[in-house]
Parts: sequence; C-alpha cells; structure tokens
Amino acid sequence: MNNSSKLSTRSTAKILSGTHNERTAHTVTDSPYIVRTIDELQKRVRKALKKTQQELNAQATEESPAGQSSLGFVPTMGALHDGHATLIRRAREQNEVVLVSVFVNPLQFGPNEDFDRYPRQLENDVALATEAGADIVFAPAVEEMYPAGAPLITVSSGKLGTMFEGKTRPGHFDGALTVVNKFFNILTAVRGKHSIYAYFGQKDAQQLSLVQRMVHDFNHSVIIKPVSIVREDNGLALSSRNQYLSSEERENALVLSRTLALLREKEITGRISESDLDMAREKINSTPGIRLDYLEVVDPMTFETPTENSQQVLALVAAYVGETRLIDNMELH
Ligand SMILES: Nc1ncnc2c1ncn2[C@@H]1O[C@H](COP(=O)(O)OP(=O)(O)OP(=O)(O)O)[C@@H](O)[C@H]1O
Ligand SMILES: CC(C)(CO)[C@@H](O)C(=O)[O-]
Ligand code: BAL
Repeated sequence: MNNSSKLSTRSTAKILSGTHNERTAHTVTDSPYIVRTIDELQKRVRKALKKTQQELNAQATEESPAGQSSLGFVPTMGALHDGHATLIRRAREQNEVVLVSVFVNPLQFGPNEDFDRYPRQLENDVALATEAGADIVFAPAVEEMYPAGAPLITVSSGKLGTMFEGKTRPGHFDGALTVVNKFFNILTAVRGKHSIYAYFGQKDAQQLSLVQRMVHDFNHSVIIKPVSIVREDNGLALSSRNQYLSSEERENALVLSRTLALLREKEITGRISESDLDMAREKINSTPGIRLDYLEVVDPMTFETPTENSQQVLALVAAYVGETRLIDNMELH
C-alpha cells in the first residue's frame, strides 16, 4: 500500500468515528465567542480586523500614525492548559484580533492512537481561551473541516515527517500539516492587508519546524511565532495528555525533563558522547512504568545529528508513561 492510500484509509475510518465534536456542541452554551463554521469564521475575522483598524485609525496622530491591525492565530486541539494560555496571551500582546481554534483533527491520529479518548472540554476551553485574551474560538465539527470525508489531496511532510514523531506515528505530520494548511488558507482568504501571526509551542519542536518549512515551501502569508515550553514547577512539560496520568505516573514522568536537564548540564561542560546518551536512555528506561521511544540530540533545522555548523542543538525525548505517550525537548545550546 502506498502512503496516500494508507492515509486515506486511516483518515476515513477516523472521520467516520469523529462525532465527538458534534456531541460536545450540544452541551456548550451559546457563547458569543464560539464560531462553528468556516463561513462564519471568515465573516467574524474580516469584521474584527476592520473594526480594530478603524479604532487604530481613530487613535492615530500625526506623530504616531496608525499601523495595520493584525490577527494572532493559536491552533490547538483543545483541553487547554497554561501552555496554551501562554500562546494565547502572547498573541493578545502582539495583535488586535486573537483567534484560537479547538479541533481534534482525526487526520493526524493513527488507527491505534487516542483520537476517541482525547479530552474534549469545550466549555472549559472557551473560558480559558477568553480569559487569556481570545476574541474568537473556532470549534468546527469534523464534517465542517472535511465535508467529503478524508481529503484526497493532502500535505506531504517529506523526509522530516518520517523521523522521530513521524516514525512512531506514520502519517501524523501529513495530517497535522494538512489541517494547518487549511486553517492558513481559510484565514489568508480574508486577511486583506492585515498580517497573520500564528503561534506554535516549542514543545512540539518537530511540528514547529515542519510548519515553518510548509510556510516557506507553500508561500503562505503567515508569520510563525515560536513560544517556549511551559513547564510545571517540577519541570514536567504541560500537555493535554498529562490528564491521562495517575499521580504515580506523573511522578515517574519527571525523569524525562530531568534527564534533558542533565544532558544540558553535560553539554555546558563539554560535548555529549554516545555513551552519555546511552546512560541517559538507560536512566529513563529503568524508571518504573516508563518505556523510552527515543532520546536523541539533533540540529532542529534538519533533525539530523548536529554538525560543527549547527546554530542550535536540541535534545528530544518521547516515552510511554504507562499507556500515555509524552514528548519533551530542551535546547542544549
Ligand atoms: N507546555 C507547552 N508549552 C508551550 N506550548 C505548548 C505546550 N503544550 C502545548 N503547546 C502548544 O500548544 C499548541 C497546541 O497543542 P495541543 O493542543 O496539541 O496541546 P498539547 O498539550 O501539546 O497536547 P498533547 O497532549 O496532545 O501533546 C501546539 O503549538 C503546542 O506546541
Ligand atoms: C497544530 C495542531 C492544532 C493541528 O491539529 C496540532 O497538531 C496541535 O495541537 O499541536
Ligand atoms: N500537539 C501534538 C498533537 C498531537 O499529538 O496529535
């Protein structure tokens, strides 16, 4: 089976079972912030940009002429936490209009992944998003995004999309980029002269890198704004999937960020050797209930082994904590 037929099979299966957003829709109050359709979204964004532009123009003086109002866009899968809130707050600081999307995209889940059990809590999400500064929350049903079922034409994430996360989750990045591509097209269609800034967390470092590549390769008129990882005080990277962890698993999961921090200390005092990495892998694997997927040091431009010319070096980790798969990373220099 070639890649595209594999993707369309898994996508169709997921889309047929993708009724959760619909179900959630009935329980959410008619919040003025929530938009359900692409058409309504485009109208609201266009109107909000126009209105904020008029406000900027009204405040303008000869010494300080009006700039263009801009749209800050934060794409999410919901189950929002303080990591998302940080992205939204950043978008609020930097833009006149802030849009958050909440969409559990079936296309980026494999057949044995957690699409069905992924937490859906739209009411809480709207409260958190608006508290953090969102003007509009776009929460479409699966059928709104994929009215004809799995799309025939999808984004291919290339070699980078088959490494690390893409190796364990085949098709994941094609699915994620396909929906991000759709969001960008929907929004750029109504942006006029206004800029769009899209906020992505560095927790999903490979996704961020792929989105940046897609913007470049597809000439999207969207500026990508990376946001640093938000952690609990104990170092655990915030993640919607942390909700799956028992208190014991939460404690065990700390080995991930602690191991990354140890590697960072090692990097400060010299280069990390293969045996340092092996010891770090062993430390994670010997923690009760944890099974390492990968721990590697890469150049985040390529996700290949860093070279002397690498501007940045990133340590990446993915591991199963019980049944829950978590990812984390840390910049070493
Ligand atoms: N701890 C965090 N710090 C910074 N950004 C984050 C953090 N967690 C998520 N994000 C960012 O929020 C955006 C939406 O991510 P998503 O809704 O998948 O949340 P998540 O917590 O990563 O969920 P999951 O448990 O599925 O990994 C992405 O750009 C992601 O990188
Ligand atoms: C970017 C994204 C919203 C696309 O579904 C998702 O991959 C995520 O939440 O990181
Ligand atoms: N933030 C990653 C989305 C996913 O795991 O599908």
